[in-house]
Amino acid sequence: MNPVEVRGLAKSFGEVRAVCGIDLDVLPGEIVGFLGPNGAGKTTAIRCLLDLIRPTAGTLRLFGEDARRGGVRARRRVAYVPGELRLPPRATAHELLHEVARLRGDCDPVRRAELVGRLGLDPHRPAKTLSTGNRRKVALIAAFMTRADLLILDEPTSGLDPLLQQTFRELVREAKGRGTAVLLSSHVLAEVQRTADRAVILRQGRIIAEGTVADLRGRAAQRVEAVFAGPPPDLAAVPGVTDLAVDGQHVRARLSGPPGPLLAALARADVTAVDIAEPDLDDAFRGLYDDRKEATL
Ligand SMILES: Nc1ncnc2c1ncn2[C@@H]1O[C@H](COP(=O)(O)OP(=O)(O)OP(=O)(O)O)[C@@H](O)[C@H]1O
Repeated sequence: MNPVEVRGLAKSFGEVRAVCGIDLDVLPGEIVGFLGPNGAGKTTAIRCLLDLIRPTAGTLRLFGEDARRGGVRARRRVAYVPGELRLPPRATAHELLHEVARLRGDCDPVRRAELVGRLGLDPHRPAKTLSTGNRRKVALIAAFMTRADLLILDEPTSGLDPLLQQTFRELVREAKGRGTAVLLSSHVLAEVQRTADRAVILRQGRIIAEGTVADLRGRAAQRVEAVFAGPPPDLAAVPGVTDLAVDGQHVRARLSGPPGPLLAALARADVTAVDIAEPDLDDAFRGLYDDRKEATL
């Protein structure tokens, strides 16, 4: 039974088609990055999966159970960190975590204390006095202290400094090591690139690309820079070269597909330096993230 199995999910809010028929699977021990620009429909899909809102169409299953009819049983195996946190203002982090542990019954107090230490949280301050990042820490500790088989994390690192983002990535990898599945929603490509096995890219409610992080990076255009001893050759007609920019003897471009034709063109010219950068997910989806452009993947 897969932790997540979604088929044909659609959700409209009146005229607004937030999610337009998506399929989504998360397997045991798999980290799936759920990516997309603001308003792409990530949170809506997650809220449907957790039965917080009702889908317009589609079937949603958690561990083989219908997310609505069998949802209560299935959700015992899920820990969820929402993107927008509302914590009871007067309760301290310690009290909140204690209450979550009591309600769930699958939390280890030693593990909780370890996480409080690793994330550097002062557990004795009331929630209303905590900064955004510290509130996020409370929610992350509440999720990671459970023995959930599926973590659903919506924009989990917003408000965390780079060091804590690193700790977060370690926690996700450790969870995966224990066989926990993770659905990690984010609009930060670098975060997904560093943690996820697979990424699903949503735009305007539709999946526009999905695959392993390595696959998706492989499809990206590489950034190329070259410096010539004299006037640069015209590279505009070289197959695979786009976004050409010439500044004196310095040329910048993007390269898709095999590098042979460009390397041949460079070798014929008086080139003094060449740099071809390994593409990252950011390169892969630069175009896709721009709602004004047509998707090309
Ligand atoms: N309750 C609602 N009523 C009306 N429209 C909504 C509601 N919730 C979401 N939407 C709309 O649905 C679309 C998808 O929003 P959603 O919050 O799911 O996107 P998202 O990918 O999670 O974005 P973000 O990264 O900004 O959180 C947006 O156009 C949003 O305005």
